Amino acid sequence: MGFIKDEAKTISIFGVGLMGGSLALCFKGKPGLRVVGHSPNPASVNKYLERGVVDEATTSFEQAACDADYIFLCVPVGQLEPYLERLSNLPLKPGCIITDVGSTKASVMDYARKLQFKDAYFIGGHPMAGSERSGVEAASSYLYENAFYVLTPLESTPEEVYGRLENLLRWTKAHVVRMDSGLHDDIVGAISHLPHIIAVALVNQIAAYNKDNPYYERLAAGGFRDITRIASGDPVMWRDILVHNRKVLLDLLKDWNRQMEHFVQLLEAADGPGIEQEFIRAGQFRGQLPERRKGVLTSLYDLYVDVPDHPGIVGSIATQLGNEGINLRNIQIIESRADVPGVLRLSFDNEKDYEKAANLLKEQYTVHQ
Ligand SMILES: NC(=O)c1ccc[n+]([C@@H]2O[C@H](COP(=O)([O-])OP(=O)(O)OC[C@H]3O[C@@H](n4cnc5c(N)ncnc54)[C@H](O)[C@@H]3O)[C@@H](O)[C@H]2O)c1
Ligand SMILES: O=C(O)C(=O)C[C@]1(C(=O)O)C=C[C@@H](O)C=C1
Repeated sequence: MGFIKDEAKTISIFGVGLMGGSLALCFKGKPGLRVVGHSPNPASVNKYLERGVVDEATTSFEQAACDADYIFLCVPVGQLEPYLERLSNLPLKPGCIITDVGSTKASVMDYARKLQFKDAYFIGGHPMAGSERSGVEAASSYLYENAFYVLTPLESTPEEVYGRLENLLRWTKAHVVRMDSGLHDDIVGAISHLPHIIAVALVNQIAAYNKDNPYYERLAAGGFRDITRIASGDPVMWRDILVHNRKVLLDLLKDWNRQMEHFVQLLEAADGPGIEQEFIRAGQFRGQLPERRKGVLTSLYDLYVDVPDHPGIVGSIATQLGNEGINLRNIQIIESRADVPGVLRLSFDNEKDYEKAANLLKEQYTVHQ
């Protein structure tokens, strides 16, 4: 065992939640890698071990840090600076690469630039995969597959060091993209942070109406659920993200207000063609987005099936798929009310199973792909 420990490269993951746990699952059991999980909380350390996501786990910051060849900081964005500060005062292994998975990049890069690491290197990271779920319970070895994984090296990062991290990340099956941290925050602010603000504001607006009339909640169907799923994200994580990207978000919200003002004008003028144009433009852009990109937990290969509301239907579909050797990852009843056909969401791990299931179920049901 001592031999393996000496030869293996140690990856220490600080914060083994959705993102950290998923990284751990990608690296664990791979040749020459040993995965260590860190949490200040002994109960969390036990959980990481019980769930088998790491090889070892510890509450000792120093031990996890000083043993590591690679350090992944997978804690909320607000914790990154204190963690980096602490690391900068430790005798890390020479050549150690420190990276993070935080959803904002400019502030952490500015901070890292000012720190004096002794023969250790910081490279910012942000995998563009995730979900509204959190905790190690939600971790999956598939999370990053085919997702984009942004790296934001410092100007001073040697190419060999960048290449080593890029190489390690091949275990995630993500596509690594190199980007300037400011550009990252502009783009991710627009396609991730702004939508989360909009979803939360929308849910809270409707929740206020619902206090006086619970039919708002009862009638909320697919449209409301689709646009608001992300409003269930972890409040602390999102607090930190929004605060760290506030400058970008303030500009984006000004643009958003202009968009809303435009709709006010269209409605005041009862401008039907104008409204139609907005939907046409939006549909065109949305239509060109990559479909079913694997790696995002909630949109693996998902099929939607309209089913009659009668007992045993879920079991019967699962059996049908099983008989054909189709591997079903998850099955969820989205809508099911008396006398109304229900909708089942079936999730698959790969395109082959997804296509096979679609062809099979189309013979009997209405299937939406
Ligand atoms: N959830 C996503 O979709 C997503 C996607 C990409 C990047 N990220 C980023 O990944 C990071 C982790 O997010 P996650 O979704 O894995 O969250 P998570 O809640 O699942 O995991 C966070 C981990 O950090 C630990 N932690 C929480 N607060 C802490 C604190 N104050 N001090 C030390 N440890 C603390 C938790 O115990 C947990 O192990 C965040 O920086 C987030 O911005 C999240
Ligand atoms: O799919 C979701 O629920 C997410 O919130 C994932 C998502 C996103 O907005 O796309 C959220 C935060 C990240 O930093 C990266 C990905």
